[in-house]
Amino acid sequence: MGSTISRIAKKFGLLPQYRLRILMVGLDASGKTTILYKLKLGDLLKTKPTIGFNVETIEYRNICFDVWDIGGQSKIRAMWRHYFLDTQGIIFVVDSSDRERISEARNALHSMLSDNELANTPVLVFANKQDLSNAMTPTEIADKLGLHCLGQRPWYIQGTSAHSGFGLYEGLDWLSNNVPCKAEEFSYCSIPHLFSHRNDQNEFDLKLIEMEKEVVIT
Ligand SMILES: Nc1nc2c(ncn2[C@@H]2O[C@H](COP(=O)(O)OP(=O)(O)OP(=O)(O)O)[C@@H](O)[C@H]2O)c(=O)[nH]1
Ligand SMILES: [Mg+2]
Repeated sequence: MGSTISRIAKKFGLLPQYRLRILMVGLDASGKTTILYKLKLGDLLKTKPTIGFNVETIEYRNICFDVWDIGGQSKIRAMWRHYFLDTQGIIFVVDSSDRERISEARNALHSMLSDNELANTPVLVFANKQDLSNAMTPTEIADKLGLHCLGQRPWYIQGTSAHSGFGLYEGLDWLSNNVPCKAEEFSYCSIPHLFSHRNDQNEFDLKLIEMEKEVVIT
């Protein structure tokens, strides 16, 4: 039965789809919200400091990334841990031009990663604002953040510019290859949004069974 559904899904160009819960954090003004809406809308938005969070689903390849963008001001950082539960991947955003605050960024990163809830959670660092002439390189930032001390935890640093979009999808590619997907996060998805939620699985299976009656598979 399962393989028949797979064959019908394939015939109709339906892809297996996964959902991932991604937490995006970093110091204030590093560019998190700009990144979120560049990925979501393809546009550059005028942002205000985030007091609280923004959340958007970004569909890329066969994955729905539920991205939680949490404000980075120092008073809000104490709240980050309220979002750790069930987080499958972290995007840590750094302003590559801000040499004065790179050690503050390092402390924020290591303090967050010391939480048991995030043990072994893969970390993608966006070395953002690479379009600025005084930007540090990703290699320099990796050293200054102490990424080489992260042990077995999967990590990767990607140079990005939220303004141009440079590097953002390369980062999502890395996440999609390094965040383990669990069986229950798998569902068939035909038209984006229509069947992408786990609760719609039964409805979608029923539709596939109806299609199975009508279709002769070659
Ligand atoms: N030059 C340049 N500026 C950027 C880039 N990304 C973001 N910015 C600018 O940086 C400023 C802060 O961006 P936000 O996206 O609001 O930063 P944030 O990390 O969400 O900040 P908080 O919500 O306070 O945590 C804005 O003026 C953005 O236009 C980038 O890649 N290059
Ligand atoms: Mg913001």
